[in-house]
Amino acid sequence: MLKFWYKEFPQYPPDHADYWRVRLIEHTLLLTTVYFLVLSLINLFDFQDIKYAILDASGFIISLGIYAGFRITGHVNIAAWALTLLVTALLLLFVVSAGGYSHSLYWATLVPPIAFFLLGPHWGAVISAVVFTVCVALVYEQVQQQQEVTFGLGALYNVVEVSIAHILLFRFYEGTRTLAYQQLAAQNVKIQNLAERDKLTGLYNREKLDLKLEEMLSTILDTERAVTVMILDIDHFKLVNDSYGHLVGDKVLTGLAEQLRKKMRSGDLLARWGGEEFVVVLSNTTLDAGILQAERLRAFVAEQEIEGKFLTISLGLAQNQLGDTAETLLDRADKALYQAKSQGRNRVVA
Ligand SMILES: Nc1nc2c(ncn2[C@@H]2O[C@H](COP(=O)(O)OP(=O)(O)OP(=O)(O)O)[C@@H](O)[C@H]2O)c(=O)[nH]1
Repeated sequence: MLKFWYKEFPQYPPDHADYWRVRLIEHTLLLTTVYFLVLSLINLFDFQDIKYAILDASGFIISLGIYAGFRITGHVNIAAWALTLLVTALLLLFVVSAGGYSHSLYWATLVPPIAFFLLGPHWGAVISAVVFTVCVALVYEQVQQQQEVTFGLGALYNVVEVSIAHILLFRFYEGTRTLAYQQLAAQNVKIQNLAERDKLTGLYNREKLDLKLEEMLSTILDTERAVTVMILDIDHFKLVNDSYGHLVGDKVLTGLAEQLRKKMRSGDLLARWGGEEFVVVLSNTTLDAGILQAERLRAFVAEQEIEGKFLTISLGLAQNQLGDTAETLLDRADKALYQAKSQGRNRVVA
């Protein structure tokens, strides 16, 4: 039943500005429809009050009408206005005809949440101010009349019914707010990943690597703390693409990225620098220690079967010097890589 009531509108996908307002309209309409029906039955059978029973029955019918119209047209603004005006008009009618007695004024407190949630801060404030002005006028009249007030069962019903409506409204509103926030947070993570991760391997991309390396270098004020970068490049990778196709080439790149990830220490950075080139930033590592690690990595990769193939890699290393930027450091490592390639590949040059 609830699933049927909450219709998904393709024109309002989850990232649409009105997605949650649509939910709010459907929810409030469900609330008003059920409420007006129940109230008209209570007034008819419990209080035998035809006048209020008819008032609530018309609220029930109009709520259903707005809901049907909204389902067919999907027009958010019209539905939000129609619903707010319906609730406001009927509540005012009830409060005024009850003269503000028997805690009927309590019903007016339902107007602000509905008007603010559905119409926003401007119209929410205007409509609430109108309704509360009427309430103040009614109380003023009561004060003038100085009548003795007696409370019947109706007063109790008024307080209980309004309290339940408030809990249901705010419970739903807080639920949508939390969901909307979670949705936004998930989208932010997605966007951040798109901005800083390589799509194929999931490793940091070149831009993120530059930023991180720059950050790392800027915190090193003397050369005591060493940072060594290595650029590694798959040997004859073009042959893989040419012989087995680009898709297999992609799988090899992903497979190699996976193997490299396994070998990283915490604090090291791993990024895809370009086509078949990867960069590893070794924090707190001198060039000599870096060469040892690079040799281990080279031997390790040569032993791995990736997509049914054995590959070799060439590595170029450089250690930071005073005044280095990410660009100058990577440039020295790249030159070393070039030498490793020209000296026959499958080797480490620093
Ligand atoms: N499958 C795949 N191939 C890529 C990607 N990016 C770059 N390449 C390929 O990587 C290959 C790089 O070729 P080269 O620069 O000649 O290098 P190489 O064949 O590895 O030779 P050396 O580096 O000199 O040993 C080219 O065939 C590119 O098309 C990618 O994302 N996926």
